[in-house]
Amino acid sequence: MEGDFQNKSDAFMAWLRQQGASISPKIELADLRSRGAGRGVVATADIEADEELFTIPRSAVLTVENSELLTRLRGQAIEERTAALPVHDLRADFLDGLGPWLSLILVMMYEYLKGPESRWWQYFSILPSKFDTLMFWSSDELDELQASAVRDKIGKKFTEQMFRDNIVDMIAKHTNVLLPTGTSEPKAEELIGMAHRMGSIIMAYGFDLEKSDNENEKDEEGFAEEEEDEWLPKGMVPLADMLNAEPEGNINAGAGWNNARLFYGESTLTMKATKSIQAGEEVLNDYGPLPRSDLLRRYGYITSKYAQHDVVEISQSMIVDVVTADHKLKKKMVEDKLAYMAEKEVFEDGDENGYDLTHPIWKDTRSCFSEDLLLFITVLLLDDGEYRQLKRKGKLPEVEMDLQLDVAKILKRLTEVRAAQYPTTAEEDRKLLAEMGDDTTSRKTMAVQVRLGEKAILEECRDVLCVYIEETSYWQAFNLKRHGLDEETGFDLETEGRPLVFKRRKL
Ligand SMILES: C[S@@+](CC[C@H](N)C(=O)[O-])C[C@H]1O[C@@H](n2cnc3c(N)ncnc32)[C@H](O)[C@@H]1O
Repeated sequence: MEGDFQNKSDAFMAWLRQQGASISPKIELADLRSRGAGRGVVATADIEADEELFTIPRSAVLTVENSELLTRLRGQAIEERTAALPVHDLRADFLDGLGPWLSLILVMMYEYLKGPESRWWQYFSILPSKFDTLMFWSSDELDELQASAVRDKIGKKFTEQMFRDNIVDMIAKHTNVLLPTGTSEPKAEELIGMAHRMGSIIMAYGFDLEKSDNENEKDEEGFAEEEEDEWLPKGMVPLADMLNAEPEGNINAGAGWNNARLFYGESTLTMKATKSIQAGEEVLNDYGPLPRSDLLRRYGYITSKYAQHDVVEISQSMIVDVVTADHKLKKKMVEDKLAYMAEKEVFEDGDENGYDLTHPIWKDTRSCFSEDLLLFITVLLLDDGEYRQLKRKGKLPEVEMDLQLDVAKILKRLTEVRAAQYPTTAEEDRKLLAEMGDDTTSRKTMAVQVRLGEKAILEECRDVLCVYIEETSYWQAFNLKRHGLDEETGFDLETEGRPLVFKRRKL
């Protein structure tokens, strides 16, 4: 078993060199299973920042463009034309109809079914067939995530239906082209299983294949203008995908922990060190600033370094319920405001929308809440007259830099209502984790860490809001008194007339 693991790594590295890759003698593909990290790339000698670690020709990348399947589809279109059959452009169905993710899944299934005949066979032998990503968790295991919004993002049923409607259906119609010659057609369920495997591999190992760094258009600040990731062609880049990852640091967390990045050349892709790396250190990529819930969903692992990027989602319907109850809003007015906000593209109409709360940065209350969330609450809180006036002018209210007191109170209430959706408290989870020890790869431990991360954000947001509400209320009352205004109404005490200094909504 042990030898098998190493033999596969060695055969893969030898195969990659045959494909024209050049690999620095200062790195090796290492066995990191003892720390639950599978294979990984480790430095065998000191490496300087900007040093090239390996270069892979674009032709060795497993993509739709490089696949034999695309050549077969081209041939198919020609055959149909010469046989004077009605021209059915299967290639167009395949490329445009399926999109980058499904078309690569189909190509990988084709190459996999070719077995040792496939150019990428040695590569497949080191790619996983078992996953810890949420798609493969049982419902009991998923229950440990409690009220985390990530559960709604797994989409197992939806994905399965998509595989059925596209991949299985297409293979059934065009078996002779879409399966390698001589393959007996697998059953639908086998095809679905295979599609899940390839889809999961792409999600955790695939790259969005950007154009060469020189070709990428630059915006005014000199950053490359990225195409929508969803529509970038996807590809499997051997060895680049053997790098494990840690995130960059942030203002709270300090320096980053990754040290390498893939650069896109015209005919090659090059992994370079972004920092100096010492002999024995792991070479780590950056999968992006993902919250641990998403890391678990896409990659099936988490590390505490990602905690800085955790989020907790508050749904629009929860916000509407809380504001309606606290401010006794009329249903009709709420519906009118929601329709107006959808029209003004404050949010996308249709799907249930949610807003992410994040860790406060340096205890700054405002830093936990997005401008979209604050605007949403501000519009709901507008009194009828103010709202009608803005609507008539086709405008939206300004979201002020300082949180409005009434918005802060709603936010505090939301943190409480959201926390109550989790059946255990943060304190109970902390105790549980201490009892469970540090097997960081157990699904239950990972789930408890994810849900605790979300509860910790709710606690922190609530704490900064409490302080903010107390201080702001004090200063508002103080200022009102100083100007001789009634604390409750903001009206001039002497004249009982219009407010002199503050135009206040009732808090
Ligand atoms: C792109 S692959 C990296 C190669 C992988 N370790 C392997 O053996 O095939 C991504 C997968 O590696 C694992 N991984 C990545 N970074 C990790 C880390 N910092 N700690 C533990 N596992 C990690 C996760 O299982 C993830 O889905």
